[in-house]
Amino acid sequence: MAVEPMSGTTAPARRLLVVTAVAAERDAVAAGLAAALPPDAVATAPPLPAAVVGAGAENGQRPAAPALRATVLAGGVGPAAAAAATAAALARAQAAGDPYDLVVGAGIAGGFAPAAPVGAVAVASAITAADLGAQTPDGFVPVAELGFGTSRHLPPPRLGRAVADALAAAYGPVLTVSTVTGSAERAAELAGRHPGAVAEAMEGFGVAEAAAAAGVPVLEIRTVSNAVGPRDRAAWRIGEALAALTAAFGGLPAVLEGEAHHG
Ligand SMILES: O=C(O)c1cccc(C(=O)CC[C@H]2O[C@@H](n3cnc4c(=O)[nH]cnc43)[C@H](O)[C@@H]2O)c1
Repeated sequence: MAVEPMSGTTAPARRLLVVTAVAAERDAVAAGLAAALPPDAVATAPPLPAAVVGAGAENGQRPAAPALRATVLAGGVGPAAAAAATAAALARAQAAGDPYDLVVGAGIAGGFAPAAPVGAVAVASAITAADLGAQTPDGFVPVAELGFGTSRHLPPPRLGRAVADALAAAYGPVLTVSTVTGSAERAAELAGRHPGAVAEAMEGFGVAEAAAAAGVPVLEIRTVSNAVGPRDRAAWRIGEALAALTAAFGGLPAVLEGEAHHG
């Protein structure tokens, strides 16, 4: 696998950190990776039974990317928890002399219509903090325009596009919010402010901030459990989104390996 690091050069990536919010997402991601990688190539935090994480090769499937090792971490809900968990995991691995070279934020999400319906996969072309800033009489001003830091991280474009293409995913900005959208008006406001946005979730920007601080490239891969819009808990399809997450991560190692051959 090769990724385009922030310097613009190409480097081999062999160690993958996937950060989800909750255990159900972590387990769905780990199941997908385990189906595509050799036994012992996938670890989870906190640990899962080996029977779950090592399932793929025992089922007779051919390992797609034997050089790749992945850790899947449930870091908590929201950008602050995600940033803290990601930073700690990156620092631990660095201190152990076995650093990660690609971070992926992952989980379920709200999808913007019509690009990302329920069950769809969304891959971020940009990871955007959509509610980090100031509300002024003239409207919302992002933190970057206020002169503080950034409100957007850009995944390596070639790798992000390749992952999106291989997973038949919607490709566009994925928004990070601290408050879940619950009205058509708010959905329209976000869509207007972020043209091409495909999904909304609560952790991506935190994961990306930690990855950027460590100098590690980042992707965000989401599967859609609900539409961004009026609050309707009955319409959530969490099981469908988790199944899609497993399928997406089952396909990811082959994409990363394919990129290596082009790197
Ligand atoms: O109570 C509600 O109306 C409600 C609506 C959507 C999501 C929530 C959550 O508490 C889920 C948080 C969890 O799931 C991700 N997620 C899933 N769908 C969305 C969404 O539409 N907007 C933002 N986040 C979403 C999120 O990343 C969290 O990990 C409650």
